[in-house]
This record gives sequence, structure tokens and C-alpha cells, in this order.
Amino acid sequence: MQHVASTPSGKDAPIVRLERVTRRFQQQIAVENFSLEIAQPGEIVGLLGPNGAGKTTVLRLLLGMLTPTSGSVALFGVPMTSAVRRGEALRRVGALIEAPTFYPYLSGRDNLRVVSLLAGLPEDRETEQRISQLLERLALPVEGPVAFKQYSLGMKQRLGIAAALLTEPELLVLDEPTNGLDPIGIVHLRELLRSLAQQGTTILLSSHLLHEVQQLCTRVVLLKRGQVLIQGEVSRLLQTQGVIEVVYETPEALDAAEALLQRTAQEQPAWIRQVRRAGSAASVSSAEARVADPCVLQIQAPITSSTEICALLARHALYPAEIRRRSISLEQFFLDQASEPAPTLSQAQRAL
Ligand SMILES: Nc1ncnc2c1ncn2[C@@H]1O[C@H](COP(=O)(O)OP(=O)(O)OP(=O)(O)O)[C@@H](O)[C@H]1O
Repeated sequence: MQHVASTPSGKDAPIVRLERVTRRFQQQIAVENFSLEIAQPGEIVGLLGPNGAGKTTVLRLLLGMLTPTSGSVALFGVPMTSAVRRGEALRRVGALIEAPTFYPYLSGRDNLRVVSLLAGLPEDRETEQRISQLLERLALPVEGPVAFKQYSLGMKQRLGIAAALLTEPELLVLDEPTNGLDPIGIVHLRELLRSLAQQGTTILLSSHLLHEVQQLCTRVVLLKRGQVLIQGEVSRLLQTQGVIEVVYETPEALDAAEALLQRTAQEQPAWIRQVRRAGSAASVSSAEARVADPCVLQIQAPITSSTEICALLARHALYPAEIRRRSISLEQFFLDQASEPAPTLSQAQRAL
């Protein structure tokens, strides 16, 4: 399956393009000035953010389920405002937004038959085979009359994903796809999405499962209160936003280094974001305990800037006994970012 995002004129266009999109609900701003472009087939992009951050709103705007208050949305180069042409772009998309709904008294197979008819697929052997393959791949009953209403939450979610995949879409849009899935279901879904991406399917998903996103997505967009806090490649974000630990042998040196770094953090918050103590020197009473519980400062800063931090400390004759760089998990990164007041996008970009 080789996908090429091209306009009807044959000109390459980004698969997804949201440009400075704002969506208000009365006085409430759900999404503000949101931009995202996905041009690379096979990319997996994750939308992250706390409850109410605007993730579902972005996905609904992308699929034309909502119109933006301002800004523009295009799929495969087709503006979503074009009532005539947007159907043609949406035919290249499979989506699962919020809880999937199906006919309660029909089996999974019959429900997929209905979806395939609505999607314009022919009623032939090939479609039947595709339905069987998807039921099997998503660990759903292939035979038998088990009605949708008898499905567990996880089975319902898996049927929703099967329906989104029926037309072999070039772009898959999934809102919280792991909802209701047990750990085995999550692992299977991860493998499925990875193999689809390897075959060229582009995937945009929202998720709360940060560990999952870290393993699956190449790029993440972190939203908070409708604004983009930060976006970028997962590996780069984590590499640039680690923790640098400096170790001192005496509490006096630790105090002096902490004061210097706190001052620097106030003056240059885009460089040093936070300074905190790890081991407590005050509680250390013997030389032995001091070795076991060294005086450690943890500095939240791009880990690539450890040399500059060393140089700063050296200029003040505060030579650490040891300096080490620790990368962080996406979960820690998210908690650090989401717990702070939202900076503007330009501040966040400067921080990168
Ligand atoms: N139809 C609507 N009418 C009014 N407000 C809405 C509507 N849809 C969304 N909102 C508001 O917009 C904000 C963003 O909601 P959205 O559902 O996009 O967030 P989310 O990040 O998907 O949240 P969650 O993780 O809880 O699903 C919320 O404050 C929500 O209350």
C-alpha cells in the first residue's frame, strides 16, 4: 500500500494542514491559534494534553465536523470549507472520534457490512475478506451472531477501529484509541498501528497514555487550555528537556551553587527552567552518610546545555564533584509542562 498525498491536479500537498485555527464556543476558546502540518506519509503524530485541552476539538475541526471560528483547515490540499470537494478528501480518511456507535442488535460483521456499504465499497468477496481480516486482526468474533450490544467496552472500541480501517485509508484519525482496551489490547493496537504506518498510513491520534505515545509517535503536540505548549519530535523534545544533576561534596558549595542557579533561572527562564535539591545536606551528620546522601542539585534545562552550566559554575569557582545528564520520560516532561502556566507559542519555541 503506497500512499501519495496529491491534489486532483497532481501537485503534492500536505496530508494535514491546520493553519492558525481558533474555535470558540460562545465565550469559551476551545482551541486558539493552532497550527499543524503533516506532510510525511507514515508519520504517527500524537496530540497530548490534560482534560479539556482541546484535543478532540482539533480532530473534529480537521474532519470538518466543526468549522473554525478563524483560520484554515485542509486535508490532502482540499479546504474543509469546500462543501463540494471535502467529500473527496474525507474518502481518504478513516476516523474514530469519541465512543463508536453501531447497530446494537447486529453482529460485528454485519455492522462492518453496513459501514462498507455506506463507504461505497462493493458487496463482493474482496470486501467480505477485508471484513474477516479486520475482525481477526482486532481479535473480534469472526463467526457467530454475537450482537454489538453484547460486546465489552474494549471490543466496541476495537470494532470502531476496524470500521475506520475498512477503506484502507491513507490517513487514520483516532481519538483516544486505547479507551477501554486491556494491556494486551493496547499492545496489539500498538503493533497494528506501527505496521500500518510502515505501509504508509499516516496516523494522527490523541491520547492520555504517555508511555504509549512515547513508544508509538514520532511527533507530539502538547496542548493546554487550547494552546500549543510545545511540539516536536519525541526524541528531540526528551533530549533537549532533560535534567542535569550537579553533585557537591559540601553543603556550603551546594548552597552557593543553588543561589547562583536560581538567580540565573529567574533571569533566563528559557534556559534554566527549574532548580531543586535532591539529597538533603541538612540531614547529613556523618561523613559516611554524606557519601550515601550526596548534595545534589537537579536542574531542569536542555541537557545539551550541561557544558554551559559547568562553565557558569566554574566562573564562580563552584566546581562540582560530578555532573550527570538524565533524559526524562514523556510522562515527566508532560507533567512538568502541563503543571505550569501556559507560555506563548513563541516562548515555547524559544525554549527549544
Ligand atoms: N460542543 C461544545 N460546546 C461547548 N464547549 C465545548 C464543546 N466542545 C468542546 N467544548 C469545550 O472546549 C474545550 C476543549 O474540549 P475538548 O473536548 O476538545 O478537550 P479534550 O482535550 O479532547 O478533553 P478530554 O481529554 O477530556 O477528552 C473544553 O473546555 C470543552 O468544554
